[in-house]
Amino acid sequence: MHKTLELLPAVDVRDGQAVRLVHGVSGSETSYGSPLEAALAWQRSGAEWLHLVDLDAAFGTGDNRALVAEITGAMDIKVELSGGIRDDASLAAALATGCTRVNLGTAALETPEWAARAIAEHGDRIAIGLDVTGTTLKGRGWTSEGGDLYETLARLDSEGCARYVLTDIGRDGTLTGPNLELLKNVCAATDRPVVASGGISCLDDLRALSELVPQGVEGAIVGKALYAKAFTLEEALKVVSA
Ligand SMILES: O=C(O)c1ccccc1NCC(=O)[C@H](O)[C@H](O)COP(=O)(O)O
Repeated sequence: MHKTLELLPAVDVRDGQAVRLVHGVSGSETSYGSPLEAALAWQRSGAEWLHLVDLDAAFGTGDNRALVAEITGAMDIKVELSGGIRDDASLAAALATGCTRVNLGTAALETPEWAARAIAEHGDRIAIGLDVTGTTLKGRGWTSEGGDLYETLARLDSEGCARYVLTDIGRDGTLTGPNLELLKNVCAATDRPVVASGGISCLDDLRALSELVPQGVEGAIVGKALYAKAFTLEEALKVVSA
């Protein structure tokens, strides 16, 4: 069957509010009100996935764990949870929300044995977030350096990682378009599906990403473009299903 690009509208939560950051920098946020309302709006618009990020947990400035669990519980669609999932307790709490999968980021860089165990135990419910500047990985809410992208990818492949979520930090929240070259290079380096994140600005970006589906791009996370009303989710879903 012809595969189409999956769309994951994003709800990033900071201090109980839906926000978008620029380059993932703490303090650069624009607020968009209730995250539950935002998530329900994406669901009503036909989303099949929600990408839900606890930014406080990612930055180590607290957490929105109860709210994230409430939002996940209120969804009839698939939910991908991200942000600050770094140990047994945070992983158990995230999985217990009933989400479809979780993204591990920092943990895959700083505690690789723990991340490998999580992959072995939970398989497809674990994705690894590869957040990069150039080809250098970043952890801890994108503030610490975490090694070379391609070396880490090879290690995670060998550990059985099911999928990657790839973010070019330089594009994130900037509406400057996804980094297609980076996506192509990563897809060439792994046979696992890759979800593109960061920078999507227009429907043509989604058309360009759809062309990379045969190479391994499985989905696209869309944040700022939806909040800035560059296009509607309905329009986006129509483009990717064409
Ligand atoms: O996902 C994380 O864990 C994370 C940690 C620290 C800063 C940002 C983080 N995620 C941001 C996102 O997932 C965005 O929602 C996504 O990249 C959408 O970007 P854009 O379409 O450019 O707004």
